[in-house]
Amino acid sequence: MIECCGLRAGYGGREVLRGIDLRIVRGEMTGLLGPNGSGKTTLLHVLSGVLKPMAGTVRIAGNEIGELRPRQRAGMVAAVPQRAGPVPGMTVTSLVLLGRYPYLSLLGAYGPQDRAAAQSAMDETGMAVLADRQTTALSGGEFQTALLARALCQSTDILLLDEAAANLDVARKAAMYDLLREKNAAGLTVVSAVHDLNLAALFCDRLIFLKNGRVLADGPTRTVFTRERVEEVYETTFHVFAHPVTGAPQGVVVPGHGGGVGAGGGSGPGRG
Ligand SMILES: Nc1ncnc2c1ncn2[C@@H]1O[C@H](COP(=O)(O)OP(=O)(O)OP(=O)(O)O)[C@@H](O)[C@H]1O
Repeated sequence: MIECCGLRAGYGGREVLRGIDLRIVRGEMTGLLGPNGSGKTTLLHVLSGVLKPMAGTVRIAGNEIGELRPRQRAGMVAAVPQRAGPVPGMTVTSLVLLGRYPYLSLLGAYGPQDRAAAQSAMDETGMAVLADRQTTALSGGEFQTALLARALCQSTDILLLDEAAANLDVARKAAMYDLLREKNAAGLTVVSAVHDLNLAALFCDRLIFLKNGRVLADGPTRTVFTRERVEEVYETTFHVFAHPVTGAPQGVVVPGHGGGVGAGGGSGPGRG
């Protein structure tokens, strides 16, 4: 479904991703983890077609990503970005309807099917009560949820999320991931960049740890989430234990052993 081979990508000639080989099969729910600056967003940008690789290949459902037209790509991959601003004059409904872009006719008018998809996405995400609210008048968490509704409204087989739950309270985070799991069980392939290790371990079957623009570990959650591994990734001391209800690995940092702010696995010059 998603295949990267020898993927190198970056900005202005500076390489951030330094040779990524990945294969994500249909229906997987994958957490993308790693320190600040390790390349998670950059990888998602490449997978959504926003950023062109410097080298290597990226295939989506067997198609070389660079050969897909933007509308074709948008019909296959939806993304919830880490950074997006509310647009003045745009209601939640009009934001969510933007997800229908790949299906619009040349006239660009929304039809009943588009409106039904938007309504369904707003219902599922709990945004229906805010349907007529201006996006500029939403809280941070509400706006993030509206972006998820837009992505679901896009009706794609692949969903990429970049810290989509970062502004949500703990209960809404779990609710968002419950919904993603439901969608995943129905066939949606989900790749979610997330800083919350424990959230990722609770909801994702597979974890990919990036560090310095490379894959440091990749595998089933219960296999790769070990104390040694997370300490290596984040360069700080962890206590790892089993979730008392689900048995999923969970980790908490042990205070006083950090590497200092800005000392993560970034891919800046001189690192890696
Ligand atoms: N538009 C850009 N132009 C130049 N450099 C960039 C740009 N966006 C990101 N970078 C750099 O690329 C590197 C990887 O950034 P990226 O956003 O992919 O990391 P990340 O793992 O998503 O980080 P975070 O966890 O902080 O969101 C960083 O060194 C960052 O400074």
